Amino acid sequence: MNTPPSLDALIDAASVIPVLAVKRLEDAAPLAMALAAGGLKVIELTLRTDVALDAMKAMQDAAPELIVGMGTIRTPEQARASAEAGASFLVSPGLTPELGEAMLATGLACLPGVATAGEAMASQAQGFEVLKFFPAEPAGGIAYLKALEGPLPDIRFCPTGSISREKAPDYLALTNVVCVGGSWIASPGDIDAGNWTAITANARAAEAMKGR
Ligand SMILES: O=C(O)C(=O)C[C@H](O)[C@H](O)COP(=O)(O)O
Repeated sequence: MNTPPSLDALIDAASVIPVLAVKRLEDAAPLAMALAAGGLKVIELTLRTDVALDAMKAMQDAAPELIVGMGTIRTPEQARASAEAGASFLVSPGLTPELGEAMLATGLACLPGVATAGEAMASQAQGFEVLKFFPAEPAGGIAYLKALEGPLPDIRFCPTGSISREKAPDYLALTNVVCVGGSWIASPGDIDAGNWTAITANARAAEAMKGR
């Protein structure tokens, strides 16, 4: 197992983070290789499917250069199980005090989800430095993130939720955004159909947005 990255190393390696749901374990290895072939380094696998933890291991074995984190973490038990299974970082759609404690206790880099100024302040007070802004587009998108920057200039975000390939560069251009998440790089349809070449092309396009 690779050493998990620090939060700084994680956001340094990430630009667009593909948010993945793997339903069939046999898709995990070719998916990992397709994403790595496009040059992406950081991916988020969601805990939405029964095979998620096994799929994470299969992805790490198939493409050891990838930093594979676990997303859709909702309970302290899921945080602990994901860390024990070898997740390199943890992502949640929202945050409860109990979940925050469990996430911090893993020692892994964590991106807890928030959608409001109050949630962002509570997360920062609990010790989190970079927050997932979720669901980014329905919660107010770019205008909302710009409005948060005045009162909360020290909080950085990874917006995720309905962010298209076309909109991703506009999010990445915001000074309080360090990376964005999106399912468009490897959509459920492309994974189901085994469209690995298309996924590699999408990964390459996503990686090319880095530094914009
Ligand atoms: O599963 C989670 O933990 C979530 O928070 C939801 C995901 O971040 C979005 O589903 C990303 O998918 P798109 O909105 O299609 O880009």
